[in-house]
Parts: sequence; structure tokens; C-alpha cells
Amino acid sequence: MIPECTVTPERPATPADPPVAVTIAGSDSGGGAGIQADLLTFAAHRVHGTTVVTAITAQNTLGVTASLSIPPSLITAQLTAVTTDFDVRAAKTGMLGGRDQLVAVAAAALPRLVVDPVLVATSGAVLYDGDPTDYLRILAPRAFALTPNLPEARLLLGHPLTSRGDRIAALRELADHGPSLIVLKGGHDDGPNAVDLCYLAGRVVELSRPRVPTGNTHGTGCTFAAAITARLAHGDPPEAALEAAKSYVTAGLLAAADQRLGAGSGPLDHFPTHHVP
Ligand SMILES: Nc1ncnc2c1ncn2[C@@H]1O[C@H](COP(=O)(O)OP(=O)(O)O)[C@@H](O)[C@H]1O
Ligand SMILES: Cc1ncc(COP(=O)(O)OP(=O)(O)O)c(N)n1
Repeated sequence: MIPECTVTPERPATPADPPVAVTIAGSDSGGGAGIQADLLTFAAHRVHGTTVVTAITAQNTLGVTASLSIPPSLITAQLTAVTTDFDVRAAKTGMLGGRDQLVAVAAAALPRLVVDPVLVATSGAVLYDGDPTDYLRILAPRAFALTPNLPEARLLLGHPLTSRGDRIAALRELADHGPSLIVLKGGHDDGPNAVDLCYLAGRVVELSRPRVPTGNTHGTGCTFAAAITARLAHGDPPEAALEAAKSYVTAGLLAAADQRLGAGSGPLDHFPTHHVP
């Protein structure tokens, strides 16, 4: 029997209430990426995290061994449950798994939607079983921000991004699909700095921090996009949200650089001591 619950009487929101964000993503059983990384990141930023699970992966620091997509009707039901009760201030998508799941998400009205177009894990596992351009045609027009890494941007656009000029042209090409903010993440590049190229209100902005020498980079993309989402939920302007998210990821990578969690590429530290939300 369901116990009777007490309903809190209506009262206006106060600054003491944490902002709410939703992550629409897959579960990583290893706890380093996906919905688990997003919730840790939201908590580190004092944001109440709600979830819409799109897929379940059997995964650890070495790779993905199995995956199951959640039926679109259950994705819609989770979205409805969250958005009809909470004052959702920002949203993020991670692994969607397939076209039907992506279409279910695109049908929802979500504020400040950050789309991380998760296609292939760094370990090589395919995390989107469909045409990558679905992201551009169906979801990007609904997005505030789009955050592909370099391999994802190549798959979305169908051409290589070798020079800086290619990358700036790619930012404009991606922005033509609707998002005001594009972040082309440079984690997979080499060089002494980890440089992300961003397109924001018609300007190209560079986000750069020293590259952390570590193999523990599992979940960096999820964490970075979730941190942007958390800062947007707090009401930060986009450029401030980007800078804060970049500093948070760098601090998390540094704090976990020598950590040993699992035999492969471990997660970063979502609560680095010197990070103040
Ligand atoms: N070794 C590293 N040192 C510092 N920053 C990194 C490192 N690896 C990735 N990053 C940063 O982490 C964020 C996620 O990028 P990336 O790893 O490219 O995404 P994804 O996990 O989606 O492949 C970006 O801001 C990127 O520059
Ligand atoms: C369930 C799930 N979602 C997303 C990813 C990809 O994580 P990401 O941070 O983009 O990058 P890598 O960890 O693959 O480098 C994932 N692996 N699992």
C-alpha cells in the first residue's frame, strides 16, 4: 500500500531553494560517465539533479560490454514526471542510444538545453545506433548549446577538421542548425593545452587550460556539459558558465590524475578540494 503523503503548501520559491536541472542520458555501471557523472557534477554545483534514463550500459573503465535502449514511451513518461513537478532551469542530453529516443527528447520543451552529441565512447563503443545527422536535423534546432568533441564533429559534418580555419568554419556550420552556443571540445587533440573553440553570439571564443597528463579521462565530456548545464541553471551568462565548467573539469582531472579506480581509463574527481561552487 502506498503511504499517504503530506503535500507542502504552495509557497513562492526562495533563493535558498537549489535550482533544478535534468540530465537525459545513459547509465554507466562503472560510475564514471553518463547519468552518474552528471548527477555528481550537479551535486558539486549545488544543483538538484533529476534524471531521464535513456539507456543502460554494462560498462567499466575498460569499455562497454552491453547496452539496452529504454523505450521512447518511458522516456516521455520520465520527462513528463520531471517537468510537471519541478521548476527545471536547465537540461542536458548525453547518450540517447537511437533515433526513436532522440525524437522523444526533441518533442519535449526544455529550457537552456545543452546537447552533448554522444556518438562513440573513447573506448570505441558505439553509443548512437543511427545517423549522426539526426542530431543536427532533429535536436539541434531545440538546443541552446551543442558540445561535440572533435571525432563527433567530424561525424556530424561529414568532413575532417584539420586546421584552425576548418574548425572555425565548422562552428559556423553547426550554429546554422540553431544553437546559440557551440563548443568544439579539444580533449582528443594534442599539445600542451586542452583548447576548446566556442562560438557564442557570433564570436569565436577560446577556452584553454593546461592539458593534464593523465589517462583518467573517462567521462570528461559528460562532466563538462553537465557543469555548463549546472551553471546555466544557476543563471550564469553563457561565457561565465563556460569558464566555470572548464575550470571545474580541469580541477577534477588534476585531482584524479594519479588515482587508481579500475584497470583502465578512470573517472575524474567530481569533488576536487579547491573547487568552490
Ligand atoms: N587531459 C586533459 N587535460 C585537460 N583538459 C582536458 C583533458 N582531456 C579533456 N579535457 C577537457 O575536457 C573537456 C571534455 O573534452 P573531451 O575529452 O574532448 O570530451 P569527450 O569526453 O566528449 O570526448 C574539454 O574541456 C577538454 O578540453
Ligand atoms: C552511458 C555513457 N554516456 C556517455 C559516455 C561517453 O562519455 P564521455 O564523457 O563523452 O567520453 P568518454 O568517457 O567516452 O571519453 C559513456 N561512455 N557512457
